[in-house]
Order: sequence, then structure tokens, then C-alpha cells
Amino acid sequence: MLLFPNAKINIGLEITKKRNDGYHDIDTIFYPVDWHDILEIVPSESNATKLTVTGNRVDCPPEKNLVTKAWHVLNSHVPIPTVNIYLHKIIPDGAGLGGGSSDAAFTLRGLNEMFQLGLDQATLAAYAAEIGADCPFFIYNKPMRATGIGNIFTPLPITLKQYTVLIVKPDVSVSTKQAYQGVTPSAPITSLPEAVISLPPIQWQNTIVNKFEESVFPQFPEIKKLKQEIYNAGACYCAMSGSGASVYGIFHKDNADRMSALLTQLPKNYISHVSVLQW
Ligand SMILES: C[C@](O)(CO)[C@H](O)COP(=O)(O)OP(=O)(O)OC[C@H]1O[C@@H](n2ccc(N)nc2=O)[C@H](O)[C@@H]1O
Ligand SMILES: Nc1ncnc2c1ncn2[C@@H]1O[C@H](COP(=O)(O)OP(=O)(O)OP(=O)(O)O)[C@@H](O)[C@H]1O
Repeated sequence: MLLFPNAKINIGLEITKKRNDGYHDIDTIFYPVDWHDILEIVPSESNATKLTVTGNRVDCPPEKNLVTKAWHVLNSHVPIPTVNIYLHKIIPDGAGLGGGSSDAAFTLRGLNEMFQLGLDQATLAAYAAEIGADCPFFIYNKPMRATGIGNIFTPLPITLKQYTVLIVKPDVSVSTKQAYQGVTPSAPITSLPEAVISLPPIQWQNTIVNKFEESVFPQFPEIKKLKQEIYNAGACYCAMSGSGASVYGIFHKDNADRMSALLTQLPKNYISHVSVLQW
């Protein structure tokens, strides 16, 4: 079975409360983008007891890979056969794009289908929440407002199909945990879903904010500089995604040539991707 776990960007990210469990309540919009990893799941030939995970590049050992965790979480609820997993990483990690979380969520979806478990999305999302805060979104994988730790969803009737999204990851990685530790939670000034639904991206700049920027930018000025460069290249709206380090810019399709000019000026060790949106 071949699957293509996609990335996400966060449109707005409010951090509203520090919870007793050490996590934070957030208010954000998850938006799927077409930057994909490649994930293959193959049933083990024999009744092998060992799950195998191989692939091109993950900076952690197979047993710590989130796809391994996904198999174990599912198996703890519904005993399933072992499989061989091949993961080809394309989505940069430490980027705020949910790459590892998406791989894990797609592993749950693939195993559910492969072994005809008949688990519904709500059940898979509950299992995904045991893997990480960003995982449940990828079970639904459509534009969603998320609150709680990022696992309480409300579908959002917005489309950005008439835009192109440029995503750039500078050559730095941001620790999600440290980024949260650097933020003072606060109540949002405006309603994020209302602003996103009622205003076009060109009017989002001072209204729709990623609160991580105020704690991450001072530590990583290259991310702040990149955001300004993407605005200078004509983006309607630009922000860091998640806890960083990637920055995305939403461009009218008629501004694509200015975006291309920017791409030629970026440092060679920056990773960029132009995403045509499905929603
Ligand atoms: C920043 C976002 O990417 C926005 O979508 C997510 O909130 C983070 O999701 P994630 O990377 O899957 O996070 P996890 O791997 O579950 O958690 C990593 C660490 O981030 C912190 N964390 C994460 C999510 C959350 N709502 N509050 C937190 O305080 C916790 O210290 C946690 O130990
Ligand atoms: N399948 C995977 N893909 C990428 N990283 C993985 C994977 N499994 C485990 N990891 C580990 O998790 C770390 C975080 O990965 P990644 O940043 O992709 O997670 P994420 O929470 O899904 O995304 P982000 O926090 O960037 O939004 C990586 O640095 C790596 O050590």
C-alpha cells in the first residue's frame, strides 16, 4: 500500500492557556498543503514478530520513528499483524509542517484499511492523539479550526485555491517544546475563524498572528528576515508555520513571477516548495 502523507501550515496560532498537564490550549487553523512524504506499508511475509521501518532520512532511530509509534498505538487497541514500512522523507522536519505527525496519522489510516479494521475517523483521531498533538488533524486532513491541544476540530469553509503558497524552511530547526516554553499564553484579541472567513488574505497581516513568532524570532533572526523577504516579494500574507522554522507566503497566482525571482535569491541551504492548494 502506497500513501502520500502531506504537510500542513497553521493559519494563525493563538496560545491561550497553560494546562495542568504541561501542554497548552491553542486556537489555530490547520490547512493541508501538497508537500508529501512517501510511505509504503507491506504486510510481513512470515508471521514475523518484528516491525521494520526503513527509509532515506529521519534523524532518529527506526524504533523512535512516529510511524513505529503509530503501529504500536494501534496494536495496543486492536491487535494487528506486523508489517514492513518504507518511508521516503521529503517534508523537512523541525519545520512546523507536521511531517512526522502526518506520517504517523497516514500509518494509522493505512493499517486501518489494510487490515479492514473498520475504525471510524473519530476513533483513529483519538488513537492519533496518543502519538502527538499534530497527528489527529491528518486523520481528517482538510481545513479545520483546532482548539484544545490541537485536537478539537471544527471544519472551516474557506478555500485558498485561487492562491499559490510558497513554503520556505531556513537552515535552522526549532524545538516545539522550547518554543512553547518561550511563550506567555494570552486570550486572543480577535476571533480567528471569523477573521479568516470574513477577510481576504491581503487583509490578514495585522489580524492573524502566529504567537510563536514573538518568542522564536529573537532566537532565530533569519526566520524573521525570511518573512520580510517573502512579503517584499509580493505575498498577500506571510507567517511562520506552527512552532517554526518554516515560513509560508500566500501569493495571488499573478504574482508568481516575483515569487520565482525570490527563490533564485534564497540561500542554497534553504528548502523551498511551491504548493498548489487542493482546498
Ligand atoms: C505547534 C504545533 O505544531 C501547532 O500545530 C503543535 O501544537 C505541536 O504539535 P506536535 O509537534 O505534534 O507536539 P507534540 O510532539 O505532541 O509535543 C511536543 C511538546 O510541545 C509542547 N506542546 C505541544 C502541543 C501543545 N498543544 N502544547 C504544548 O505545550 C509540549 O511540551 C510537548 O511535550
Ligand atoms: N516520520 C518522521 N518524520 C520526521 N521526523 C520524525 C519522524 N518520526 C520521528 N521523527 C522525529 O520527530 C522530530 C520532529 O519531526 P517533525 O518536525 O516532522 O514533527 P512534527 O511535529 O510532525 O512537525 P513539526 O513539529 O515540525 O510541525 C524529528 O526531528 C525526528 O527526530
